[in-house]
Amino acid sequence: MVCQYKKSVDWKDLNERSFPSGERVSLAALYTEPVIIQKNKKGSFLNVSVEELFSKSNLCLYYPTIILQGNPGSGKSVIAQKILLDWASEKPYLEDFDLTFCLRYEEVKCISEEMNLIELLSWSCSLTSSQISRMVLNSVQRVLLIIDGLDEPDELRFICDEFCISSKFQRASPEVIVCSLLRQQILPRSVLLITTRTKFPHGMLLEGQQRFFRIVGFSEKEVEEYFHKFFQNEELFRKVYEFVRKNETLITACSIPVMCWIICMVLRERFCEGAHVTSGLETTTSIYVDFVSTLLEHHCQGLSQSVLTLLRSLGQLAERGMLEQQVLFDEKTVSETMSDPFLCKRKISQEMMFSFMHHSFQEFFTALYYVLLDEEESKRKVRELLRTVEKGWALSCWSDREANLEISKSKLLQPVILFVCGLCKKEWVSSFFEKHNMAVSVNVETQLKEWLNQCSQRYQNEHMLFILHCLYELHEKSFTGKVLEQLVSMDLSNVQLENAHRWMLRFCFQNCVNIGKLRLSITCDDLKILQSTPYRCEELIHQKASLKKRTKGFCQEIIISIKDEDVIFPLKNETIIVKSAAEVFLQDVLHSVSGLKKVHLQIDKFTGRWIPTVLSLVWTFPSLNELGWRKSVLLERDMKSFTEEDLKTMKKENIESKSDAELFTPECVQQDDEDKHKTTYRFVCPHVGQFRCSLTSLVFVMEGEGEVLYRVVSWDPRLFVGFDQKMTPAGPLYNIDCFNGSLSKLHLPHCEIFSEKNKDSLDVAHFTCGNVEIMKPLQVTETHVMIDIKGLSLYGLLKRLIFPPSPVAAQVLLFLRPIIARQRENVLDVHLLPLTVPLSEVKNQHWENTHIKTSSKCSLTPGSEYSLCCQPEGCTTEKFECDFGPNYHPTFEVFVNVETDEVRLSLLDKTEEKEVWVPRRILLTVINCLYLQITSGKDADPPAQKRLTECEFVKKTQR
Ligand SMILES: Nc1ncnc2c1ncn2[C@@H]1O[C@H](COP(=O)(O)OP(=O)(O)OP(=O)(O)O)[C@@H](O)[C@H]1O
Repeated sequence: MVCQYKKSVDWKDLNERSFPSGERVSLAALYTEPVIIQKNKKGSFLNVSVEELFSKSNLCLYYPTIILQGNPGSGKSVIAQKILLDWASEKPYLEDFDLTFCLRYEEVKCISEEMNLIELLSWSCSLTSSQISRMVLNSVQRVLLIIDGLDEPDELRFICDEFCISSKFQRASPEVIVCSLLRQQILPRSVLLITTRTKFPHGMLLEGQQRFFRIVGFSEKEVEEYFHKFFQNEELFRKVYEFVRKNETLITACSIPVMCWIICMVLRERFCEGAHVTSGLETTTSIYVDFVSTLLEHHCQGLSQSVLTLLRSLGQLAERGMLEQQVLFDEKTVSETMSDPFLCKRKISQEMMFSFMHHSFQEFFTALYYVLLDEEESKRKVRELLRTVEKGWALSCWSDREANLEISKSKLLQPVILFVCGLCKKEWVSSFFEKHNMAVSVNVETQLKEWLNQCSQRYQNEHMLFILHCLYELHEKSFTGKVLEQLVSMDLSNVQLENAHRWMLRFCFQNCVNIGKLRLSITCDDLKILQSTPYRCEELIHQKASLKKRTKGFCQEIIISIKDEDVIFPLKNETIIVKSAAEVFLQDVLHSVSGLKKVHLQIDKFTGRWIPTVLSLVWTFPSLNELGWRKSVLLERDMKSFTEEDLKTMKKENIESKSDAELFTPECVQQDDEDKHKTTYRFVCPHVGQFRCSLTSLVFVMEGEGEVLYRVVSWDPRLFVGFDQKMTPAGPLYNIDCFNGSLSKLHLPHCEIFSEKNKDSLDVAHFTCGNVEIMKPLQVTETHVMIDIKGLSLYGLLKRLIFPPSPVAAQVLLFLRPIIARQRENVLDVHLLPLTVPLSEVKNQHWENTHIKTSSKCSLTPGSEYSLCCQPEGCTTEKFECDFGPNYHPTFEVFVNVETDEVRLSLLDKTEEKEVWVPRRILLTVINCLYLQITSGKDADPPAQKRLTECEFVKKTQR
């Protein structure tokens, strides 16, 4: 029986679902082993072969559950089938297994009736239930069970929580059977191999040990091998491969196996016909458009309907499937004309089912359908699409079943947005549309751009990579620049960059003159691709250099910090490997930095080994005038190894030209007893110029030396009586005094987010001796309102209330209250405040609390309701009032059990159900230190004592 089963296993099934019928090449002939990696304990990655997935655990002769994760189209199903085939052809690495089955989860989900495990296995292969029953009943049999495409394990979690079965003969829905297999409640001795798209497979609630692998796709070597197999003719292969190798985008796209196949199909037609090789194969969408166009040209001759009708019906089918999370369609839903070449047939349990060649085509056809509808309908569908995706994002910190459904729907639909973006890039898709007399609705482009603009502000970290990807597909330089320019910071350090990301990032950064702060996690190879990018960003590039040698995994963390034109490049160990990373760094990054002035090499000890590096820096950068390591500039005694000439270059004068306001931090003077937690700021101005206060953002334009004293005072509502228009404070009210000098202009910071409508809504109120003067600003910039100073006293911004409230730039500030003995809960105060309220003010007033640093910026609408959601504690709702002090009361109080080290906080706009401050992890460990002191008092051991003295909060209490 087993022999008969082994003989029945082949590529046929997978072939049929991956290629249009009549295709000349098959998967068997094309199979190329992809790159698979495993993270080792030191955090570096090792390449492993398919065979090595099955190496036994060191400690016992036992296989843990194997989890193979990979992006869509990376070849997970192909590997699953390959393993089944290897077992059937009795490859030694699988000889421990008497039986192997492969359950494809997308097919399992289609079964509506209840069955038992034996029936389910029989359904997936050529054996009958009674044959399987006889084999599996024999308990000495070792079974390898592959579950392919468990992409949304969270779905299963809810099923697992409710049902599970414990016998292989018990009937249940197939999903329940899969859950019970994962939990090893049935077939506990079997070994599981699970393939999944999800990066967080922990949701599968697996039992026992697990080992994680990631399928990366093809490296350049495998792409070449694949092309060789595809274009069997040597001459044709050389021609096509050369063309692809020179085209950076195409060769990068080929690292995803499914794209490799599509590109080969497209190029085969072009090169075989000797036709002009298409330019514009730049974005994923343009490659898909070309592919569909090729199929239409070569496989759809003599259509009985127009191409537009065909594409619309395919699109409608694709869309329905996307919304109902369905990838298999029965014969009734698929009309004859639609089927070939766009859909593939597969027989599932006696029934003929259809699917798109790959899920990505279903996403593409959905997008195509949206842009081919008439204007109104198209607008409505795209609006709904964007809303659904954003709703999923907003719910991402919820964990109930309903939220989970929304989240997975949102994840599934995201790629459709990318394709819609790509279809808006008219230059590249126009010939296809023109040829078939079709047009993309203009509205769609405007709609998408508005959405991307908003989202880039709202989701600066979590969904930024997706937004950048959308910008890449849109491929419009000026729009990309505009969107990114408004970004204050972007944190992509959690993202492990893949090939496709690098080109996308390069395109985005090349078109953005100035990104405020950027955090990235990159390798040496990334540096080459990102090229000119790093010097454009002000803050941090986080580089992980890894050696790809298999035997010697190595990962050294290097931090390069780039601010203005200063580069800080710390190296932890002075090893050869690090030096080679340093060389790569020098070659690839510093060369792209023009006018480099300072370099700090953060090396532990400066020895002669560093001299060549230092000299090469000095020679390469004539503009360099400071070179140092750690915090000190090169010391004379260390310089004796340099020639006079070198020293001269190194000691060049530092000429700095500064046109912007000089930043200063004022002295904070506590006020008298009554108001002792209110601060007066003192600035002693050294010379004529513009000076910006780092705490309040006020800018003083000074005519010469002098002393400026200023503080925040309260707005008195009576002051507004008698105004002909309704006015409201739009910033803190400052009492400003200047002694022994002259202050000629004042720039007050504002928090308005301007639109065409509210552009002129700001005025400045000047209060003196009980009188109010309303002053028209000299100029209003994105951040400040400038006025001429007449006399000193109280100045504050006012806003005319002509329009309904619009969002203002705001901040979320977090403070932990001190904990007292036996208290079982921490109290976290959350303040929602306009961005112009100085943090120093709030800190001073709540001096007894510990400020928890987090990225605090967001935009909030005065008068609107917001829900603060704290995981695991729950949500509360409050109204956001534009409070400009000087008294600041917390908007929310969150009570958290002292045992909890970390919470996840997010802020949701109650009316629009949108996240305005995406979830952040908040660590409560400072307070835990204090808790230790209270419970164990003086008995705390020395390390604990040390931690306690370091704890900022404890210092305050001691004081
Ligand atoms: N190792 C491989 N050798 C040759 N071709 C491959 C290989 N892996 C994938 N392909 C090509 O890519 C296509 C998609 O692969 P596959 O269906 O295995 O991806 P997947 O990771 O399971 O994707 P998804 O998560 O979207 O289901 C295949 O139909 C095949 O054409």
